[in-house]
Amino acid sequence: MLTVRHLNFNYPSSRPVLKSINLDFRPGNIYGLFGKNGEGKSTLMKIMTGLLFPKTGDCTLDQVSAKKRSVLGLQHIFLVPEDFELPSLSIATFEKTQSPFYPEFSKEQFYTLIEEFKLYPTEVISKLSFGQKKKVLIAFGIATNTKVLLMDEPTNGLDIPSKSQFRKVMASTVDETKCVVISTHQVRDLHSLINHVVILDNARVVFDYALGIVSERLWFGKPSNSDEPSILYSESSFGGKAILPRMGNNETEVDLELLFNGVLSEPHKINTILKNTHDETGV
Ligand SMILES: Nc1ncnc2c1ncn2[C@@H]1O[C@H](COP(=O)(O)OP(=O)(O)OP(=O)(O)O)[C@@H](O)[C@H]1O
Repeated sequence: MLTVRHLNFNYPSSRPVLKSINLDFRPGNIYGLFGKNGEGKSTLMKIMTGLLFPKTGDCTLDQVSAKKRSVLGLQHIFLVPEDFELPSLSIATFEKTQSPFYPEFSKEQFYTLIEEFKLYPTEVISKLSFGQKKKVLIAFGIATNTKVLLMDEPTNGLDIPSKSQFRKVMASTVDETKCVVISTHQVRDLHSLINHVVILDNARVVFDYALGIVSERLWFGKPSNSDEPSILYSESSFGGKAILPRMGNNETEVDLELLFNGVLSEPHKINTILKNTHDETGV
């Protein structure tokens, strides 16, 4: 569906931000896009939506290049950016003026979400708080029903009840025809939603696996003394928790924070274990 091939990018007179990026985003999945500050997550999302142009390589959605910025491509992808400016219009006028661009837009879904987020169609967007504006944009993004929905730090600015509301709403929106890519540092907020992890580091993709493969092949927990030799990564700040090859052990829940730190610290060790499964299963 959404494909990134041989993508290289840098801002004018800056170091390379993205190097040789190859990724495939498939329908029916919610991808978590992770990386330290400044690793290029927002930049990648902007390239996917044609807001920035790669130096070389391309991003295509169902064979339509993002570089073309054609209606044919853009009407099927929506980005909820981290920072945004919204016009000084009422929520209802915003919906009326923006929605015709998206052929699958559901008015009913939009207003149901607006109500769930405790907002009113007559409210003027510029007078809302940052978190409330974000809710308008999230509701609009979901209601576009585009094939690809990109969200950059969607839970930033949301209060605690709204974060769980967001998880609930997202879980019920994704179906087999759509894919969602969420870039976030708030791993705990979105842990239960994500089913595939992509990690960027030093301008490259250093990890790209479905969580199903991760939990099949890796074990997360407190190791016993006899486990010591096989530890792939451990951290005292996680109460001595470690990542080990799963072997015959029971399946454990993937600790995304530990996985992220483990991949940045021991990318080769962790990828080698996962790559073997990948090759064996042909996934
Ligand atoms: N308009 C710009 N001009 C020049 N450099 C930029 C511009 N926008 C971003 N950068 C640089 O590009 C790099 C990647 O930025 P980007 O915002 O994509 O990172 P990020 O992974 O989304 O970061 P964060 O997690 O902090 O949001 C950073 O080094 C940043 O300083």
